[in-house]
Parts: sequence; structure tokens; C-alpha cells
Amino acid sequence: MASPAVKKAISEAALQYQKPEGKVFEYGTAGFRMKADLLNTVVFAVGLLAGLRSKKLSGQWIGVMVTASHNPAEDNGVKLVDPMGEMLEAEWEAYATKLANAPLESIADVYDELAKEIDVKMTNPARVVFARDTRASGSRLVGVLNAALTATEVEFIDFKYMTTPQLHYVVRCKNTLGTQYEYGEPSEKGYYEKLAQSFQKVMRGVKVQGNLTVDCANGVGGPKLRELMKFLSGIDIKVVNDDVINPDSLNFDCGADYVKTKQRAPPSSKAGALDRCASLDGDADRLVYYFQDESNVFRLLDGDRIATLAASFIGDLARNAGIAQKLKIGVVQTAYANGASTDYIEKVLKLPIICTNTGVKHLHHAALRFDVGVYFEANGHGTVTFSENAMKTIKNTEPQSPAQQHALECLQALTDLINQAVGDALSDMLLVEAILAHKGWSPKEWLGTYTDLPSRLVRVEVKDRSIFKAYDAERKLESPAGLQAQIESLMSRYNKGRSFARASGTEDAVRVYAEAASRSEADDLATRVANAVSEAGVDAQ
Ligand SMILES: CC(=O)N[C@H]1[C@@H](OP(=O)(O)O)O[C@H](CO)[C@@H](O)[C@@H]1O
Ligand SMILES: [Mg+2]
Repeated sequence: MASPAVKKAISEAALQYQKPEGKVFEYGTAGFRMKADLLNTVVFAVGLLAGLRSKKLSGQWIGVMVTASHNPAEDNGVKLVDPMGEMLEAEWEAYATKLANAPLESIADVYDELAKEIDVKMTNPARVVFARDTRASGSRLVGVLNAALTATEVEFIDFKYMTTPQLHYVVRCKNTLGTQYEYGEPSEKGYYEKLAQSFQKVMRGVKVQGNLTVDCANGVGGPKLRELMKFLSGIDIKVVNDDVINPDSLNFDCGADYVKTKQRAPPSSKAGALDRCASLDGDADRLVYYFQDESNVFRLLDGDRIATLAASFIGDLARNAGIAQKLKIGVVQTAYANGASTDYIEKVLKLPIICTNTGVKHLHHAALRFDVGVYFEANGHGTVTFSENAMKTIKNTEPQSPAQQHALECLQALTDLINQAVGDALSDMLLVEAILAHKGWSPKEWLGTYTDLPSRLVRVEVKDRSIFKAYDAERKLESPAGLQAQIESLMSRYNKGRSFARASGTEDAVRVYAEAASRSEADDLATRVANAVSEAGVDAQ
């Protein structure tokens, strides 16, 4: 039970805020996310829950990140980070939703009841670290968080501005400090040093060709990449779109989401033909690459491409290190992965694939079933996980030749270069640069590994998206009745046609994806399925 003093402090602190009328909050795929002026009471509730989560886990550090990633500048959001740097455990999402919707007058009681329901030992210590992206509303929201943590007597550290993956890194470091799983020094400097040192090791004997232009979405990734560059050597990075002074420039006409959804470079891009370019999103957990080919055609290298590149490289290294038999390497994708990438992984790389629901927590979870789990969403969010068996095998194998030793050392360094806690654009970028250097590839050779099927993503607004219920890793619909059969009949009319529809977890819409052998077929299929979805949405009323 919470002490009367704490309950009183919660009630008093809560009364400074006002709940937006008639708004129901839900902890979704990416935590809570909405217009920033609606978020005060939500952030307050998240602060209360962060303390409870830490107490429940005997005082382990819990993270709170204030960000709305690739959303427009006027939005903001908040999400919780679990002790090993993973997303919040699914069961707790419901508790977050409950607290966020509690009336302010009774929030202290709801907090107390929740503590009892979850069976939290209230005398345990509670520890929280938090950070925010560069949004103007961030400082106000961090003030609210501070008030909730202070009222509940939680020990906390404010890391100010950080990328989302940096906060995940710090959480994992804090909780593994002094154990055999020690992840690194829990500070921003520790993060840069770890990346820079491991990059140098992975790059032994090879050189990065040419330079890389990085579009930072005018978000927190800009200043953080500049900081990282002070620790790096052997790589020439041109930073663009790193304006964090003008608040409206965030994610505006730039960034990974813009490039992936519009399938074009930011209009401000001055890159020439075959120049290597990359874009981060607003909180630097997504990364896509691209270039203009000799005919000035835009070429995208998205999350599927990063996954195939990483899986092929790690597979080669494992073979060269003589440990391929001991490591189960696999790739995790969602239904949005281009069919050509799935084919390439199965037929050329000959690796197993798991397809999961959308949302990185699902992919991350599935990746842990492999010794080396490579997971990426097509939009560029992903990483590689290494099991305990993989870590031990890489560390303890006695090399029988210099080539084997080199492969083992490279693998060892990769386990440090890759942010295993969560998808991290800065870490993924160094990974891609290192692999291209090892393979001696320009983005053109990378693109040449397979040919993407033309695809189209359409957003359909319907009256009630909750009637669209998906199964089979969201590749099929069980309701509304008859719609799946309709989609399948449409698909069968196109060469290599594949299409599915699912309710978005972050927006009030249904997303339709279609791919086919040619651009016109993919577009046509997408339009027809979108129409069918739209009609089914109307019929159901
Ligand atoms: C097609 C697509 O890109 N969907 C995105 C989007 O989810 P939806 O549930 O589709 O709205 O936002 C998620 C959170 O950022 C991200 O994980 C996911 O990949
Ligand atoms: Mg993001």
C-alpha cells in the first residue's frame, strides 16, 4: 500500500493539470502519442507507473522517453523502457492505459489499487532515467514527469536530450553494471566510446570508400551524430538537416519516414549521382539509405535491404570463423517486407525467416529465438540480437588460422557495435558502412543483390477501424466477413500480386499494402483493395 503521505503528494501534484475532455488514451505500438498539448496528464500517469514498474522489479532502472519520433513537430509522446533496454512488457501496457485514463481527483486511489493488483512491494526502491527529443513541448512534459516522480519519491536521473536508442542503451547499462552481462558505461560518452571503439575494430584492414551524407530529420540525431563524429575516425560524414533551433523544421520534408513513404530524397538534397545518402527519423531509431543512379533515378535501400546486408555479412563471418554450425542465424520481418527480399533471404542466403505482427517489440521478441536474430521493419527500424550461446561461442572459440581469428574478432566487435537493446540509426549506420567497406561495395552493388517488387502503401480512412481484425501475422483478415476472399481474388489477377489490409496501431486508419511484378499492376491492385476496404468499412455500419 502507498503511504498516506505519498497519496497526498500525488493528489496535490495531479491537481496542477487538467484532463482533456472526452479523450480516451491508449498505450499503443509506440507508447502514447498525440498533440503535445493533450499530454500532461498522460505523462504524469507514466511517471507514476515507471516508479511502480521499478519497484516491482526490485529497484531496477526503468526508462521514460519523451518523443513522437517521425510525427510532426506539434506532436509528442511518451514510452517506457524495460530494464534490458526492451520495450515495456505487454501486460503493463494495460496498466499504463488504466492510469492514463483515471480521473485526476482519484488518481492516487487508482495508483494504490493498481499497486495492490500487481502486487508491488511498496518498500522497494524505485529508479528511473529519462530523456527527450528536441521538440519544444519536451521541457514542459519533462517537468510533469519530474512532478510525478518527486511525488512518489522515486530516485531519478534526467539525461536531457538523447536519441531514443541512447536512452535504451543507458537503461541496459545501468541494470547490468558490475554483472557478467555488463553492457557499457551508462552515459552518453560511454555510448560514443563503445560505438567508436567497436567500429575501429570491425574496420581493421578495410577502408570506407567516399563519403556519406546523413539527413538528420532536423531532430535530436543531428547534434548527437556530430558528437559521435568527434569519437570516430576513418569515416567522412556530411551532416545535413540538423536544424534543431527552428522547431517547425523537425521531420519537415526530410527524414527517414519522408524518404521511405514518398520514395524520394529530401528536396533539399544536393547529393550527386551514386553519392551514398542516409536519413534518420526524428528520434534516430530508424535508418534508410538511398542514392541517385546514373540516370538520376532515385534508389531506396530500406530496412529490408539493411537486414539482408547484415544477415549475409554475419553469415559469411560465421562460416569464415568456423562456427556456422553452432549458430542459428535467422531473419525476422513483417508483412510489409518486400516479397523480393523474403525470396532472397530464403533462396540465396538460405536463412530461416519469421514473420511477425507490425511493431518492433514483436520482431525483437521473435529475433531472440535465434542465436543471431536479424530484424528490421521495412521502414528502417531494426537491429541484430545475439543469444548467450552466440556470445560465448564467439568469445571462446580457439582460432585455427589467421583468417579464422580475423573473422572471430570481427564478430566480437560487431556484438559491441550493434545496439542489441533496440534498433538504433547511428549504430545501424556504422554497421552498414562497415559491411559495405568489407564487401567493397557501393550502394549500386548493394542494390544489385535483388530487385524489389514495385509496391504501394495506401492509407484508408474508415468509420471504425476496429472491425478490421487480422490474423496470420496480419497477412489476412478474419473480419469484416468476405473481405479476405475479395482481396485474394484481386491478388490472383496480378503477376506476383500480394496484398493485405490491417488496422494501423498508431493512426486512425486502415493500411493497404500491395506489390506485383510491375508498377502499374502494384498500383492497380492497391487501389482495388483500398476500394474494397473502404466499401467494407461503410457496409459494416
Ligand atoms: C507500415 C508501417 O510503417 N507501420 C509503422 C507504424 O505502425 P502502424 O501500426 O502501421 O501504424 O508505426 C509503428 C511505430 O512507429 C511502426 O513500428 C510501424 O512499422
Ligand atoms: Mg523513431
